[in-house]
Amino acid sequence: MAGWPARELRMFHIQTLNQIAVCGLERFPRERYEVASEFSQPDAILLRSHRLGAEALHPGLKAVARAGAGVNNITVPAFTAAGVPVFNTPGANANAVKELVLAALLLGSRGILPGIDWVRSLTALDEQAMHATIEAEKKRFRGQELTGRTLGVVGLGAIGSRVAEMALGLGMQVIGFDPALSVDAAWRLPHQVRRMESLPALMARADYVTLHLPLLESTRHLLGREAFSQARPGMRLLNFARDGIVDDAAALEALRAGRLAAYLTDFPSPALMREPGVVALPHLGASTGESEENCARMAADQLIDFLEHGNIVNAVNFPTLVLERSGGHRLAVSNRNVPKMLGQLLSVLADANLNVLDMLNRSREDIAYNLLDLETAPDATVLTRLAAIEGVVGVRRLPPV
Ligand SMILES: NC(=O)C1=CN([C@@H]2O[C@H](COP(=O)(O)OP(=O)(O)OC[C@H]3O[C@@H](n4cnc5c(N)ncnc54)[C@H](O)[C@@H]3O)[C@@H](O)[C@H]2O)C=CC1
Ligand SMILES: O=C(O)CCC(=O)C(=O)O
Repeated sequence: MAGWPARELRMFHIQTLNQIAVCGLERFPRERYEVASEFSQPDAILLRSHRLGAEALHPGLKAVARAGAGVNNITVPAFTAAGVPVFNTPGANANAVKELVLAALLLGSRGILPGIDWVRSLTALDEQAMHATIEAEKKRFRGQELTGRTLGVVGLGAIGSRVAEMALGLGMQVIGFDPALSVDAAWRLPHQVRRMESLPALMARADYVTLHLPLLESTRHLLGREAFSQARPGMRLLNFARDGIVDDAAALEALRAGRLAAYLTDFPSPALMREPGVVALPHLGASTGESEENCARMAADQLIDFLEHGNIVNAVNFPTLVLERSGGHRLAVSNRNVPKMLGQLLSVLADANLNVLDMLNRSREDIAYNLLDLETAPDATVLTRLAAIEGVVGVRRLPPV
């Protein structure tokens, strides 16, 4: 590591902002990483549902990783503008959510919760009286079966596709709506799932609707008055995606009008939590040991690969880019996605007589990212000249291999 500036050889500091499963934290080799919740200027931040905004930015921050799927707790555009990738762990908690959706389908179909409450209230009865009362009264808790009913899945990504597969296994008909379905997600989808061309088409056909899409500005209140007016009377709605996707006021109206028979949600709100027909859980979708461990491991591995090699997999704001290390000295440069950037970068390297052994450049929306493997080490002047190019938002010299 001769010639490598001491400042850049120091340990990487990883700041955790939520409780992260230990098996994930143990992925960071102790000789190169320190992990703690107290760093003020970390190299990377690892979090779950903690709200993270631009105040976390500082010149040394290189990455943010969400051990989970949703990133609506993070002000992603602020990090993008500063050249900081925000990673998530798609699929790592999908099975946990799928299993809770199964529970919600059953809770929304059978008199399980009111039945349990009622049985608990029968304290004054002896065994014979209890038996007689139960047999006389159980009709109050009669439900319906899932087999043969239609489940509408909104969002057919990692969770939606698993939920669809599970519902098919229960003998349900499955229809789905996803206007931005990726090719990979389409491959994962069971062929029996009928794709709907619009949300109204899905609402009009489904007995149960389950939401598995991100909260974005475009999906805020997607399930509002208009969507409920298109629903089959007596529909059951499951929201294990995010608060904000469902307009709670509209859901309340739909419940009271009988259009919605039940609303099962992972996101309680004061307006809805005591309403008959509402089953609200405290954001338990991903709360299993297995899921927390999967997410923590995946987030840690992605951070390590980025911090040590500059590779990007599963960033929500940067392109995917992986370049095998072929020895040499690696630079990672992020820039605004505008013309003539690559030429300017290469020209600085050429002026410094630096031979490029290998390189890769990818862009995504407003940002572009480059990995450049050089035959000899770039010095601090080269880094300064690259950083000074108009449009460059980040320059990093990576640790040697
Ligand atoms: N309750 C919980 O604890 C958890 C909740 N989640 C939530 O579930 C969401 C989905 O998670 P994954 O399936 O892992 O993500 P994913 O990225 O694999 O799938 C999301 C799908 O939603 C689709 N989509 C985007 N906009 C849409 C729209 N307007 N209408 C229909 N579909 C649309 C996308 O094209 C994508 O296929 C997360 O964003 C998160 O908010 C995820 C994990 C745990
Ligand atoms: O970390 C958690 O428990 C929340 C999981 C979640 O909501 C997500 O992954 O989007």
